[in-house]
Amino acid sequence: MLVVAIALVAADGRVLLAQRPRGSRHGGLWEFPGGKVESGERPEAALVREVREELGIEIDPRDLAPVGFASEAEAKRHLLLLLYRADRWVGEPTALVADRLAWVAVEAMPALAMPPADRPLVEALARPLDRP
Ligand SMILES: Nc1nc2c([nH]c(=O)n2[C@@H]2O[C@H](COP(=O)(O)OP(=O)(O)OP(=O)(O)O)[C@@H](O)[C@H]2O)c(=O)[nH]1
Repeated sequence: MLVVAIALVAADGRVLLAQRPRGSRHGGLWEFPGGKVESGERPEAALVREVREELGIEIDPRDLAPVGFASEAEAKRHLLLLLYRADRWVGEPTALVADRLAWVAVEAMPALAMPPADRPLVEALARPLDRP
């Protein structure tokens, strides 16, 4: 299963996380907005579609930069999760699907309940910020 996700980075460095609806798989956990890539779909096009559906914002695919990926064995399938980042978008993110949205400092993410695949991605996201 190929999943794409986005770290929307605000001017103050905080990143948008979405809380998965309770009752769904991983319900209540905080994750990067995104979703499954459909058959024959370009990953970047899937991400543009997902943020439109889930957040009501528009992103230019040229503003997507790769951060890293996670490869995680799940019970019945294997998850390959590609994380991109973007500093520019059009519109105000709205919780159209998620229970809640929150702008979170990367340093605060390790304390949040997130899916296991997200842990290495949070580290990858923090890495460039560590540099002086
Ligand atoms: N968008 C997103 N999905 C993630 C992240 N981490 C992670 O493990 N996932 C998993 O990747 C899949 C995302 O696909 P989706 O959001 O379209 O899944 P879904 O609601 O249809 O649920 P389903 O997998 O039970 O069909 C989910 O299984 C989700 O738990 C993340 O940071 N962002």
